[in-house]
Amino acid sequence: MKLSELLGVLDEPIEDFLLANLGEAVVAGVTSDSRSVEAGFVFVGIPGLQVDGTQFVPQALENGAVLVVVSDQSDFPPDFDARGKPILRIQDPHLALARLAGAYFPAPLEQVAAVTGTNGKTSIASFLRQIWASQGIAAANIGTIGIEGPKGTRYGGLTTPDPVGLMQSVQGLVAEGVTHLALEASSHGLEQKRLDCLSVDIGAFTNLTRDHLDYHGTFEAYRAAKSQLFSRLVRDGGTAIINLDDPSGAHFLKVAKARRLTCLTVGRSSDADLIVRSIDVEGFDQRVHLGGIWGEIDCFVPLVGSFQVSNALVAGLMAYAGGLKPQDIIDAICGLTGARGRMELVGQSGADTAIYVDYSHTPDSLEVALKALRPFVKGRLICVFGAGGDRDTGKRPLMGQASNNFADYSIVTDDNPRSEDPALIRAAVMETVTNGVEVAGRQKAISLGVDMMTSGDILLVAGKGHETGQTIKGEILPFSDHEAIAKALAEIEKGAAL
Ligand SMILES: CC(=O)N[C@H]1[C@@H](OP(=O)(O)OP(=O)(O)OC[C@H]2O[C@@H](n3ccc(=O)[nH]c3=O)[C@H](O)[C@@H]2O)O[C@H](CO)[C@@H](O)[C@@H]1O[C@H](C)C(=O)N[C@@H](C)C(=O)N[C@H](CCC(=O)O)C(=O)O
Ligand SMILES: Nc1ncnc2c1ncn2[C@@H]1O[C@H](COP(=O)(O)OP(=O)(O)OP(=O)(O)O)[C@@H](O)[C@H]1O
Ligand SMILES: N[C@H](CCC[C@H](N)C(=O)O)C(=O)O
Ligand SMILES: [Mg+2]
Repeated sequence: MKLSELLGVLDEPIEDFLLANLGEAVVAGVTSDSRSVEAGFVFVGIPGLQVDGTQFVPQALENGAVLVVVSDQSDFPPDFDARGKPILRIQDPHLALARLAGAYFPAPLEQVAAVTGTNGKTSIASFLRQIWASQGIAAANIGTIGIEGPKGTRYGGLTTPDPVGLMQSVQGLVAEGVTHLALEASSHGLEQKRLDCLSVDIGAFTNLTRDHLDYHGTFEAYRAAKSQLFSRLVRDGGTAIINLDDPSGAHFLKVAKARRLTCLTVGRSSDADLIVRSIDVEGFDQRVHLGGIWGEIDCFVPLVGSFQVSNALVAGLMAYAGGLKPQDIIDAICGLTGARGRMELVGQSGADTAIYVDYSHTPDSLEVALKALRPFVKGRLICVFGAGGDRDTGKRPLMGQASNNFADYSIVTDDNPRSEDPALIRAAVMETVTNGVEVAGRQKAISLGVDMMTSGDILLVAGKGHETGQTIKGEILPFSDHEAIAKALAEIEKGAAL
C-alpha cells in the first residue's frame, strides 16, 4: 500500500511536502512500538503512562521507518533535530494509530458488535458468538479470554487489544471465513481508541460499578470513558443495546439517543423494549418470561445466576439488531454454555457439594456471584479470593466487605500481586473481613477451602477465572484455579486412600 493512500484515512491535514516526497513510498507495516520497526514501517509515537513514544523517534528512523507520526504536543528527545525528517505532527496519535492499522490491515466483516460495562463483557461476547454460530454464521469473539472462533480458542492478553494486534487477529479470522465479530470494549480500550480501527455496527452497555479508578481517577471519568462506545465509536446509523436495570442505563440511553442511534433496551421495567417479566429458577437453569418486542414468550437460560439472564438477553438483542429472528435467538439461548471461568462448576469435594471458579474481581461482581450461589447452599458458602496488585486500591476493602456480607466464610489470599507486596494487599482486604482467615499463597488457600468442605457446602474460587498464570514481580508463573482445585482434590483422595 502506498503511503499517500494510507494517510488518506487520517482526518488531520497532511503537509504537502510530506505527500510530495513520500506519497509513492510503499508501506511495509504500522506499529507504535519502536522496537518492532522495520524498513518501510510507519511508526506512531503514543504518549503513554510510562513514557512518551515520541522519545523513540530517532530509533524508529534508524530502524528504517518511512514516516513517524507524533503528537503536536510532544517534545522530541534532546539533541534530536527534526528538520527535514519524515515526521507528521497530529492532534491525536491514539486515533491515528487505530485508523492507520484499520486501513493497513483491511478486514471486511459483515457485522461488528462491541459490548462495554464493568461486568459481563466476556460472557456477552461469547454468547453472541454462540447465537450467531447456531444460525450457521461464521463468527468469532475477541476479548479477555482471547479469541474464540470457528477454529477453536486462542489465549489472549488484553480485554481490548491494541489496534495493530487486533487487526492482525481480525485479518486471520476473515481469512478463515469469519463474517461476524463480537468485541469487548474496555474503558482503557475506549479511552485509548483501540477499537477505532473497526466500524462498529452494534454497541451494548451492561452495567457500571466501581473498577479501574486507578486509571480513570473518578467514577465519572470511568463512566465517560465507557460512554464513548455510544458517543463516538458505534457508526452513524448503528444500534445501541442498553440494560435498563443498571442505574447507569438511563445515562447510556441518553448518550445513544443524542447520537440518533437506534436504541433497544432490556430490563424489568415496562419501558424496556424487551421486558423481563419473571425469572424462575429450575435447578441450575432459569426460565425467563419475556414481554415486549418479542411478544409474551418463555426463554430458557441454562446457566446459574440472574446476571447470566441479563447477559444472555443483551447478547440476544445484539443478535436481533443484526437481523436474527426472535425464535431462533431464544432457541440458541437455550443451548448457551458459559464462558470459561465464569461461574463454572469445576468439581465436588464429597456428596452434595460444589466447587465453582468465577472471574469476579470487583466488589460488585463478587457480591453478584455469591448471591447467585446462595440459593443452592445447604451448608456453608466458602469464598477464596484476593485482589489484584497495581490496580485500584480502594476496591480491596470493598471486596472484603462483599465476601464478609454474602459468604459464610472468607479465605483471603493472593490474586495477581504484580509489583506489590501481597501481604499488604491481603491486609487491605482483611480490613473488612470478620468471618474468615488470611492465607498467603493461592494454592494453599484453595486447598484449605476444598479441605474444609462438608456435605451441603459450596466453594467459590473467585478472581482469576480462565487465567493460566499468576503475575508476581513482573514474572508470570504458571497458575490455574482449575488445576489448583484438581490438585487439592487429589491430595484429599490420596489422604483418604492411606
Ligand atoms: C494502563 C494501560 O492501558 N497501559 C497500556 C499502555 O501502556 P503505557 O501507556 O504504559 O505505555 P508506555 O510503556 O508508556 O509506552 C508508550 C508507548 O511507547 C512505546 N515504546 C515503549 C518503549 C520502547 O522502547 N519503544 C516504544 O516505542 C510503547 O509501545 C507505547 O506505544 O499502552 C500499551 C501499548 O498499547 C499497553 O500494552 C498497556 O497495557 C498494559 C499492558 C495493561 O496492563 N493494560 C491493562 C490495564 C488494560 O488495558 N486493561 C484493559 C481493561 C481490562 C478489563 O477491565 O477487562 C484491557 O482492555 O485489557
Ligand atoms: N451482568 C453481570 N452483572 C454483574 N456481574 C456479572 C455480570 N456478568 C458477569 N458478572 C460477574 O463478573 C465476572 C466477570 O464476568 P465477565 O468476564 O463476563 O465480565 P467482563 O466485563 O468481561 O470482565 P473484565 O472486565 O474483567 O474482562 C463473572 O465471573 C461474574 O462473577
Ligand atoms: N482486566 C482486569 C482483570 C483483573 C483480573 C484479576 N485476576 C486481577 O489480576 O486483578 C484488570 O486487568 O484489572
Ligand atoms: Mg472481559
